Amino acid sequence: MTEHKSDRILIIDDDDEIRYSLNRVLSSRGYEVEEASSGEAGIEAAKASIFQVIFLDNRMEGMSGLETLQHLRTAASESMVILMTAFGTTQTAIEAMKFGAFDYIIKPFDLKKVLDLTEKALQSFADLQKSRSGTAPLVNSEDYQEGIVGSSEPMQVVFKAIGQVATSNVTVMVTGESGTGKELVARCIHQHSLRSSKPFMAVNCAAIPDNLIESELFGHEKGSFTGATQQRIGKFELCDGGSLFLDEIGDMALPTQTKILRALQEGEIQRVGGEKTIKVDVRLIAATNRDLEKMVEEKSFREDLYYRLNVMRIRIPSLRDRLSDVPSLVDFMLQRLQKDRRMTVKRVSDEALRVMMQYSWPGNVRELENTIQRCVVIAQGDTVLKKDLPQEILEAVPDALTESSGKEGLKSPLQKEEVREELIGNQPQLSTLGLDALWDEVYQRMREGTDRQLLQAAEMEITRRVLKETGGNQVKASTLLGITRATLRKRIDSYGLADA
Ligand SMILES: Nc1ncnc2c1ncn2[C@@H]1O[C@H](COP(=O)(O)OP(=O)(O)OP(=O)(O)O)[C@@H](O)[C@H]1O
Repeated sequence: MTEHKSDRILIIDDDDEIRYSLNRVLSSRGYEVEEASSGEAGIEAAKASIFQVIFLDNRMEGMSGLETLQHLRTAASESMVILMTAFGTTQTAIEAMKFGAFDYIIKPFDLKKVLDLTEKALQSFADLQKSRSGTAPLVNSEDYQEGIVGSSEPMQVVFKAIGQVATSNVTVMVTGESGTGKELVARCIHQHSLRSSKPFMAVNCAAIPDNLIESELFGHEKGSFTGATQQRIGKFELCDGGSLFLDEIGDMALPTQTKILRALQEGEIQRVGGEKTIKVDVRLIAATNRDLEKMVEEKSFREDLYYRLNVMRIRIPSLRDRLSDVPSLVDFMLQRLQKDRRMTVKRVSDEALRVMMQYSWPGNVRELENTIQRCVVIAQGDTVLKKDLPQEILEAVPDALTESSGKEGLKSPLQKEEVREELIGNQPQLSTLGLDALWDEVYQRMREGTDRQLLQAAEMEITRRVLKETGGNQVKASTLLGITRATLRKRIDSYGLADA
């Protein structure tokens, strides 16, 4: 066992058990460990003596971990702080890195990870001592609503990188397949930067014809080319002090690349047809899903611009490489849709989610977003079922079309309730129509393994009875069924109930 006599570690956590167990593990490796049971006590301890590494709990009574972290950045600016969080939220990851944490670790701990991370932190501490060059900037904490979802490991790496680059001015290259969230990440970098009060603008270089892109970026003087009837201010000028996101930068023609390079190197531009040199201070965030290295080799992308843009690179993983993020993305999208418009769909059935987690999502998060939007329109009741998923997804996932799905959502009492809700809309008035008994009967038969068309048969029967009961009044019938009139009309058409 290696001895670490001179290495001192502080554990700040209000949970006695966590402190105890961490202390045991670390002490057994020869580290000198001290404990503090609150943020305040931790700050005092850190002021009193030097700790190379500080384990800091994020959620504590009184002063929170992030608050404590900010104080520690002045009280113990050299210590490597490892934030301990209950689960990896985007916010915590970004904020922790932004406030200068060394890293963070998600509870429950993997002990090997704790020890590896401690070693890494100690190494960084030693390196930093050798070349001390100032501390991370202090920025006031704000409760950001990131809008970026992902608790998978690859996304945590992305969030950390955002936190690391945000407050500097370096150019960032964001790479990833189409629809992975490159623009979202660029926005997030801007929001967390010191430029956040200034504009963020996005230009999709692939969507603008070559002859117009320069005017879009740098502006033009009146009369500089046919059609230039007015002077125009370009994005670089409009964005002065802020961040400019250049999407699909690989699609930019070589002459424009040269001008971008000048804007980056000299901080100045010229409007098309203009003589005057205009000073601009713009942070560039570029994105591409093309192989820029290959383009540099083929001389279709300037090598000097490539190096200038590629100071920091953030690679966003494809959705198929982080399928564990699908449930939280779906949940996030449903919540957002619910906020945006009145919508009855609240969840996706387990079986539908299982299919979604086996699909390869070639269009990444954008495709998932479109799928959810489409499903909520199609779904009846408050749950998106497997049958509501687009055919191409069902066909692409092995076994998704087999009839095991006949009992979709019927395996536990809770799911039974969901089916009941879907069928009779949780409308108390319906019980007066004797539909409870009908529903029980259907449920029983489905449990016995009769195929899923029964669900539709029951739906048809319920709709037919309600229409009969209301004398064909669609307003009353849809209210009773707890569905919209459009859904009712769809049912009437598909079940041929017009004369019911
Ligand atoms: N992690 C995420 N959490 C929530 N929404 C996301 C996430 N990633 C992407 N999205 C959503 O998916 C859509 C596509 O994202 P975005 O436009 O940022 O992708 P992109 O990589 O820039 O695409 P393209 O390369 O086609 O321009 C957007 O509506 C965005 O809000």
